Amino acid sequence: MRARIGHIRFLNCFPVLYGLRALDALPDIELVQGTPAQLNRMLVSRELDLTPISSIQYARNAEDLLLVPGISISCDGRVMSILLFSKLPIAELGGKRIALTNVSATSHVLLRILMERKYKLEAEYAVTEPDLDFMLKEADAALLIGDDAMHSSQRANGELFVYDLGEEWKDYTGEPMVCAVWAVRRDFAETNLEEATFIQKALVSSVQYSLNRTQEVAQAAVNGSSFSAQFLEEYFSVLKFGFDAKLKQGLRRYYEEAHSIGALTGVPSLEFLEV
Ligand SMILES: C=C(O[C@@H]1C=C(C(=O)O)C=C[C@H]1O)C(=O)O
Repeated sequence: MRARIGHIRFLNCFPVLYGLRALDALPDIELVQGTPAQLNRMLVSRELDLTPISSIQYARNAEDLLLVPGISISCDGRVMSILLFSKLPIAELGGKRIALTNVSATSHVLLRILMERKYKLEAEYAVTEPDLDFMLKEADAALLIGDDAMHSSQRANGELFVYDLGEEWKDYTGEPMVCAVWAVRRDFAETNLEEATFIQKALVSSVQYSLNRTQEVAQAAVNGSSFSAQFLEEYFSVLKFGFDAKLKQGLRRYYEEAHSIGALTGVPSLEFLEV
């Protein structure tokens, strides 16, 4: 069977795509591009077999999924693209309205963890289109991720309080944050182990290829984006694309915190595709 593979339509996944193309590592495979929220839904509804998804989505469906080893989208401190834009200092957001981008899942829970556990605040949350001006018409703060967050941060300069949730998480827990994981459906992996293993190796070697030449990759990513090569190179070096023991520990901590605020019914064990 030919795997149906997803791809996040954000700059954070550009290094994966760049490497795949340069190495022709998955010949003849067309990637299904989408936002994290779209890919989250498509993997669970069996429209995809293997795709990057929000890390919280693995926890919610761990009985049907396996993690793909060696690859994630993570940060250890600053992430640059998971940002809370607020009219007030975060410590004054108790009881206020916060708009959440509808393309995300991990960051919704991350923000609630920080609000409830770090700042001891309850707020009112509403999921909306990721448009900063629209969001701030109705709300006191807005959570954006990915390219939307980076575009808005270039504009919001000085007018709003801007919080980087990778930094906030590191400050609260001391841990890195795993924002997205690649997951494969267990039923697909059982019957197509060889293909799943081949894809895993292609993904990992493609990321490695790009990390060995971040300047070149940033230059290529400038095309069609409104960011400078320098900004993108910084972004690609802030993001962590591996999945080592420290990141696994950070992910477990995130799931425990999510469970403690009632965003997960249990803490799943991290089960990986065996390659
Ligand atoms: C760092 C990021 O990682 C991601 C955040 C996700 C989420 O919040 O659900 C999902 C996939 C990744 O795109 C980002 O998008 O800015």
